[in-house]
Amino acid sequence: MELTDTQDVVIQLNVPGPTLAFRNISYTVTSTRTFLLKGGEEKEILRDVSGIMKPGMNAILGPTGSGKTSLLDVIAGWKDPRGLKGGQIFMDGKEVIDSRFHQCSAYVIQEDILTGTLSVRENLQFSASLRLPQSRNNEAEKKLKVNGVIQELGLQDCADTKIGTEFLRGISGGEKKRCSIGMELITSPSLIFLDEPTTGLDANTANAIMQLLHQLSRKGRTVIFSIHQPRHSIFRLFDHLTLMNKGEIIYAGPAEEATAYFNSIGYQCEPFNNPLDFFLDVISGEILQSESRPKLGECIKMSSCRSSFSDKNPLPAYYHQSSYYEQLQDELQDLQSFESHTQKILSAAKPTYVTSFFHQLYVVSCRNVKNLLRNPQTSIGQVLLGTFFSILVGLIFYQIPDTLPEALQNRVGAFFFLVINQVFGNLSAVELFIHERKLFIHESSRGYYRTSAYFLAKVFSDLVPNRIIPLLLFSSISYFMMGLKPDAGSFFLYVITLGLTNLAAVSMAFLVSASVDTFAVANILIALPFVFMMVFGGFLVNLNSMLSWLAWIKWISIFKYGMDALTINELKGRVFYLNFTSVPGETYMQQQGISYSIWGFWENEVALLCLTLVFLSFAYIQLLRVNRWK
Ligand SMILES: Nc1ncnc2c1ncn2[C@@H]1O[C@H](COP(=O)(O)OP(=O)(O)OP(=O)(O)O)[C@@H](O)[C@H]1O
Repeated sequence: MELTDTQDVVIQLNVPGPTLAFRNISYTVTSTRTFLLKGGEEKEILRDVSGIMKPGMNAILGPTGSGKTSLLDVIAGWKDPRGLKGGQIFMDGKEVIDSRFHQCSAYVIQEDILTGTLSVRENLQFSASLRLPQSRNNEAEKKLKVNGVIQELGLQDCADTKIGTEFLRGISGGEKKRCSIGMELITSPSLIFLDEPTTGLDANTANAIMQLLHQLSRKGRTVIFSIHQPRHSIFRLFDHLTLMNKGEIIYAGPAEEATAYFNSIGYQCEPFNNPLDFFLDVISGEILQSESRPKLGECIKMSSCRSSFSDKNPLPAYYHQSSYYEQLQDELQDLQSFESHTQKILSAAKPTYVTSFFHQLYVVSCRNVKNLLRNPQTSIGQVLLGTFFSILVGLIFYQIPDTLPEALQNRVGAFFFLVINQVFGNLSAVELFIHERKLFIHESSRGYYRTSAYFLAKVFSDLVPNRIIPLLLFSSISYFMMGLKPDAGSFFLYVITLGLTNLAAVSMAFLVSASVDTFAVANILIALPFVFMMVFGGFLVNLNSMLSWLAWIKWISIFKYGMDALTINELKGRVFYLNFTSVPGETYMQQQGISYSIWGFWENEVALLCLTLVFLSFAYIQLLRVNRWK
């Protein structure tokens, strides 16, 4: 069935939003004692909080550090379940039991995580291609959906403008926020969570974003967001307000009744005061209770009272005595519950994929290619570096003679230089996964793609332009300038050897890149093993004379395998001359303990391939292990 633009938008509007309820949620975090050791002090950041969020605008407000984001993360199912000490979450009266919760909800995080080199439309198309089922949505329908979202968010004017990177000025902050919301709206969620959607935006842009959310809520969606000190015009858009302080709720009810509630418990709001400033002043103690305040019942003294978290603060206790709390308890009584909650949140965190592995591989690869074409600095740098070093090595070792001692000294020296160049010249590979770590965590946890599809697409999009093409240039120039064995087979084996050396080093850099978050740590972790491998490569130290308990390191040295293979390829069958005496190349290899049989050569290539596969497998495992919880 063909869909028109308007029909598509109508489909998005008719989705009714669910009612989300949560009961007795308590959440604890454990501080980290040292750099690596966890297990310090336990801190309760949410204590026994309950609430009901219905279709409409549901705001969670409070001073900084009051637990707004934590509550949002927990009820959206994105907070690490190990910290959850109790509580249940219900959607439309039924306890949340599996990943369907994530499928029908969207979470817009505070930071805008988008691909900077792509335009707004391309980012939205990426989301649509991977998050809408292939069978039901063909490409034309997905395009219509993207157009519908662009229209709904008022992004028509900047639809084809790039998001922007550190080097490229892109769209404005407000447009970025709209685009981030659009990335989530693509799946037509009926429940939308937003963490501080107005932070970092100027007053007008913040207003526009909140108006947009208001419109979405009026189309039937349940919009739940945390917000920090909004202006009054924004406050008027709220339907339901949850006020938090130090991990506890001090008011949850209709937004327009909040001021009257605080007046009723003895806090007077001045006629022209912004209610939101008033609430925050009440929480911070700037506004004091009047003498004529109502008496707080016995609750605050009772041991069973739920508000012992901050005993000196009467606000939670007042709230627990209010009619709002009573009504909430009555509504929560009717909800069904099944099993322990922690397990359910855990199962909810597993993303479900609506597209096949190959489709994901194709879409992520296309994005990588666009990225590469629009941001080609690294690839150009690698090609220039490869060409420069190949000419340099060619000039230093130009047409190596067949007379000894230069014949051997220069050849072995050149091979050492070539291997060093392949290993250290590709250190840029450590940036592969670090650079996009946040994007990967964000997208993979939301079910855009499998880790395997992302991993393969990233690895190939790095290997082909940044490693293989520069390598082909490098080997062709250097081989013929140095005047090595003039036959095609030897040249081919030379290229294979340098390629495998390059691959092994790059794979090790990928492993480090997938394991750490920062370049500084990555550089240390990659430089150290490379230096060790270089020492045990057989050029700087004679490996036969080395202490036996240290010598084993040579078996994991990329340098040793690379140099041995290059040496066998060049010296085997070659004759050099010393004062009219001919000396076969094999003599040198015998002295060095290098096995130059056919298998002797290929075992080096196999070892390099094995190192590559091992490093790549561990890199993939490290990506799988990345913590996706908030
Ligand atoms: N993973 C964590 N580890 C340690 N402390 C945490 C963790 N998550 C939250 N906290 C602490 O819990 C408290 C509440 O944090 P939360 O981010 O929910 O507050 P917030 O109200 O959203 O604050 P802000 O408006 O500044 O974002 C803070 O004191 C914070 O330091």
